[in-house]
Amino acid sequence: MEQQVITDMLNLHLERNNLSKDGSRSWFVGGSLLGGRGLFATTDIAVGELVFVDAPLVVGPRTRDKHLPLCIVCYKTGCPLFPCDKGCSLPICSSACELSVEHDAECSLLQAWKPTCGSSWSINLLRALVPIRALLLDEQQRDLLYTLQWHSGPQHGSEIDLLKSSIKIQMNQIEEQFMRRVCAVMDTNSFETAAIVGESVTSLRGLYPMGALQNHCCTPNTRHYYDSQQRLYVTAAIPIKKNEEITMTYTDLFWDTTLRRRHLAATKHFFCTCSRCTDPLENGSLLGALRCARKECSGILVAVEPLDTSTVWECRECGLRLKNRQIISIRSALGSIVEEMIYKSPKQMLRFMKSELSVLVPATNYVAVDMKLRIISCLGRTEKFLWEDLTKDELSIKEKYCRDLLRLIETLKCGECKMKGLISYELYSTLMELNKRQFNEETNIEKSESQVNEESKNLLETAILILQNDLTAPKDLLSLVSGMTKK
Ligand SMILES: C[S@@+](CC[C@H](N)C(=O)[O-])C[C@H]1O[C@@H](n2cnc3c(N)ncnc32)[C@H](O)[C@@H]1O
Repeated sequence: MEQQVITDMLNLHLERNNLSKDGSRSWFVGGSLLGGRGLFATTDIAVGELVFVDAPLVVGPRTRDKHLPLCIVCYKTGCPLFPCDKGCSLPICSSACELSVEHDAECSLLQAWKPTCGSSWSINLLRALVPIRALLLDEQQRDLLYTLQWHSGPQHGSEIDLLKSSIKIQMNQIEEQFMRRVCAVMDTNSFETAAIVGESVTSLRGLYPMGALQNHCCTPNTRHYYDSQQRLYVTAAIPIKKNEEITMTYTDLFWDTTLRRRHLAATKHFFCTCSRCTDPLENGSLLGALRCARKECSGILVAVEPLDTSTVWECRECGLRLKNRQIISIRSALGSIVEEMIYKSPKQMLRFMKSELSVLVPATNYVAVDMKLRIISCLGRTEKFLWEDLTKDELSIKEKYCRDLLRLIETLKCGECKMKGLISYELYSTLMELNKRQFNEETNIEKSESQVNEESKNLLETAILILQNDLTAPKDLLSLVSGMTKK
């Protein structure tokens, strides 16, 4: 019964946003073995097929400092911002934004509360803008919001305390309670969405009612992207069978089990028990594996009972056992070393990878994987490390790391996920650069060219299939796609 009610509400929401598909939808809401309700497939869904499109019920700035400040109308960042002249104390970049219709209602609402920040704009009001915007939802939209899951806890709703401390006229209790509920619903369900502003992308948070019904799996069967109006597109990353649950990931595919489960418990209030989390070898990826503490042993340590947060760890070769608190210390020391490295130049990161990290952890470990990803994204794409600046060795390293990570995606069985599209494109670009240089040197041209071309063609095809509509994809890939479609 409850599932029918929420299905009807979702259909209404999609209709209001012109997103209903004449009754031929490929999802239904059902009870999930994972937790609460979930979305399920009405039919077999092939890889790459669109599962649903959703529009945000409410969208706005994220709350962390690193994502702020921004103009609350056009979402421009890194430009001069001034407080809205009409007295709402939100940051604005131009008169056009200040006078825009979209800003009217929230501006009036805030003016009535009399912000106390004087002649500057207020970071506290900016942080609370999403729950403030939710006050403008109509009854039907509020009903839908109230059906979405939320968790209580002191970490949810601090935006409202900050908002209250920044206004003279206090809001009424019903408004406050509703906004606190919005904060909790956002923390459980919101997506990191994006606005394209000129050449750059601003990260925002959005509440997508359909997306909010998707449960988490550490090897999800979908990937998603957004269009310029922040609509969410969910497509199949691996084949989904009729009646199978449609899942997504709330964490990072390349994190190890300990990290993923800790993050999910802290932010989404559950301990994941999926097959990847249950397997000490994580589908054979060995992302969490550590080197054996015995000097003379070349084995690796893995968790004996990965679902038990106080599990002992055991060396697969010599049987040495370490207590969980010893593992916590090793991981925390590793964390500090890596934290320092991520602010260094790609050259320093590379040196660290080769000389230090390889001694500390096995090559499969999540820390090594994270460093590889950082190095890949710097080489060829950052100042002083553009393609033409790279040495042949650096290009070869980038090629190797891309291949390692594509193999990891295969091992994890993550299918045609976004990460596969991104790394395929990086490998394609690296091979093109290597090939260009080889061509200039005029050695072994014929053989290597034909080999590289076949592989490059496949990599580019994969990247395009996965990323062609994704506004956050590398700009050079999107220009390539738009060039192809114009021809
Ligand atoms: C975005 S909601 C997903 C839909 C939710 N199950 C519902 O009934 O509305 C996220 C919440 O669902 C639950 N959940 C999602 N994935 C889960 C999983 N793999 N295992 C256990 N609980 C999960 C958790 O309570 C989580 O905070």
